[in-house]
Amino acid sequence: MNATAAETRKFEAEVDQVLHLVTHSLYSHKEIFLRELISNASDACDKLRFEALSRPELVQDDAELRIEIRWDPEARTLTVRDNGIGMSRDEVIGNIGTIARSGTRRFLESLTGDARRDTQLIGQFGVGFYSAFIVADKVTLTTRRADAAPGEGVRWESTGSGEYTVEAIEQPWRGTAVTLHLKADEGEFLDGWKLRELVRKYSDHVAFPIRLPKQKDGKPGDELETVNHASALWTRPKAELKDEDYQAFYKSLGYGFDDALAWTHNRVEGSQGYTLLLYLPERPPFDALFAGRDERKGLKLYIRRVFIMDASEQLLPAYLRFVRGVVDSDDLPLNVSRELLQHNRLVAQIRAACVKRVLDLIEKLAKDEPEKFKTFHTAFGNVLKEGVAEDPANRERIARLLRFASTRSESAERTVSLDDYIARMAAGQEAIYYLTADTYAAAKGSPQLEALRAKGIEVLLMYDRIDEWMVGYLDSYAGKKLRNAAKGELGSDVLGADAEARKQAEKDAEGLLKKLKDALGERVREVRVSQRLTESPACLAFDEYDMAPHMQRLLREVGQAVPASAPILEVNPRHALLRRLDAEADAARTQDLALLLLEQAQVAAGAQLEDPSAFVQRINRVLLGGATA
Ligand SMILES: Nc1ncnc2c1ncn2[C@@H]1O[C@H](COP(=O)(O)OP(=O)(O)OP(=O)(O)O)[C@@H](O)[C@H]1O
Repeated sequence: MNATAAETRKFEAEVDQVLHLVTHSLYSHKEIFLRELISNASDACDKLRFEALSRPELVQDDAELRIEIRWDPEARTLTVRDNGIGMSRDEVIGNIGTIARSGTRRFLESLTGDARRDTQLIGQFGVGFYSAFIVADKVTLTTRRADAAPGEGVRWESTGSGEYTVEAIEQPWRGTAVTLHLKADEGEFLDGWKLRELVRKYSDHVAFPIRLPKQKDGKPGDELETVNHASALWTRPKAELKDEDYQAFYKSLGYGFDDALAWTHNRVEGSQGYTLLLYLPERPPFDALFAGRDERKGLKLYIRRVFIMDASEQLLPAYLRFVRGVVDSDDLPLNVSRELLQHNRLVAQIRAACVKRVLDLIEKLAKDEPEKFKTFHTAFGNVLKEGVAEDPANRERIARLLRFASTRSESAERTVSLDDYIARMAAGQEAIYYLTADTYAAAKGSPQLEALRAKGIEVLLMYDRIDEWMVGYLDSYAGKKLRNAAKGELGSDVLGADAEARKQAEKDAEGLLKKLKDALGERVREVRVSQRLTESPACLAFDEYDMAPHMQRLLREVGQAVPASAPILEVNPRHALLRRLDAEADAARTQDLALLLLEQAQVAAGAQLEDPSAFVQRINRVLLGGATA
């Protein structure tokens, strides 16, 4: 390349916004710029080491991958340099001048005026290169790709305000140097001790040596020394590592400022050897954790210390997609491809080990650290529930980790485990009863629970969207059946032994049921005497394979075709309304009352009324005391 003149280009509008946000909201965290630049340098070394596996000539002249930090008190500059992969001109423009990541727009849209929240969001988003502008009023980057000739260097420079320049330069060495021209009041970063401290604090675990000149009389000397530990953290013995080390490494994985909630670190020897270092985050990342089953990220695969790729999808099932960390295998081939990972026996073993270790870790939290477990469950309980359906081999273990609201706990908080429930089941109780609904209030107040409540039988109240689907896969737990309180017939544990009296009550109500059925016609599949009700006049009931009405509504809302099926109406003949209906001679009034019974049962069950305005008119007629008002 022989273009010599510097070309001035404009940042994308979004870069401008990000730059502005980063420099303004992160000032209180300004020292992170060094961590971010070192992290980019380390990534660049990782990438080159990987490429050099198949093209060893790339590193032949300079085999030791490393990072150097130099400062110049006179020029007031600080430079972070690596001999990693480097960038071509197009890559510089593409990576530094634009924001390629698709999450950026969503990120920008999700920002609010609240500065604290913004800081956390930006932290999660990963500020990267632009953090240099927190402390610098000008940044110069020079680079050359590992596979390019010395004449193909690139120089990029910007003051961070709308524009940057790029030009071709001669660069004798490969890799990238980022030079910060420090702002007037950022002199503290021109001190060897300060820089050393920051490297140790934030980047000790970086697997490549980070070297700084020894300081002499307040000035950088000629001799360099390595200041970080320079070995992959997960390869170090557990006994040598402190919580701070694990937390610092977690942050270096690029998920922002939050601490990890918990972690598990294991070395496995045997038919194959590997190391796992797996973390549970404190909370979901701002972006697509829940939408993003298909774009999972967060678990890095290394093979013999060489970073290969993010292999979250291959090494973790979707329901554990919140796990972050590192897997380092001794035995996988270095040239492994994504396709190969899908069908590899060793990978399948590692994946099973990841699942086991993560479930062990969550179980340990549940047992020993209730506060942390609560944090975990609040953040990821609903993701974990997917495992009940997706991982039959671990179904029971996963179910044991779930927590629900219950008629016993009298609060919407999800605190009751299936084991808690079983421990206090009444003698003779046949099943674990639960009810699914749209909201806690709808579940708690559901007429379908009345008989169970009257009997003192606890019911788990499930009101998360995923619950109905999840319990569909949880037929039983610890040998006890799970039973939806709104479905099928209730057992003798609820009804008591007096079958004769029940038969008689049904017989006595035959005329009333027929009257109702005639009035409601096709709107109902069946009208029957309810065993569930003690106080309310009516409720809906379902057969084993019917979908709960709130789910039908949700699915319709997202555009799915749900076959319409008429519900079963259950009534309480002892209720005054039913008695009134029984005695009602006027056909129009009978019709109104019957429809209102059905409609109130539908509303209580979270169903959508077919014709809300007709319902309102009906109510008004009845309130005014006549069917023809
Ligand atoms: N020292 C470097 N050597 C080679 N490429 C680099 C270097 N620094 C930055 N880059 C390139 O520029 C891109 C953008 O860097 P930036 O730090 O803004 O984001 P990131 O590293 O991709 O993500 P994040 O920092 O949020 O984890 C990088 O993905 C990389 O391709």
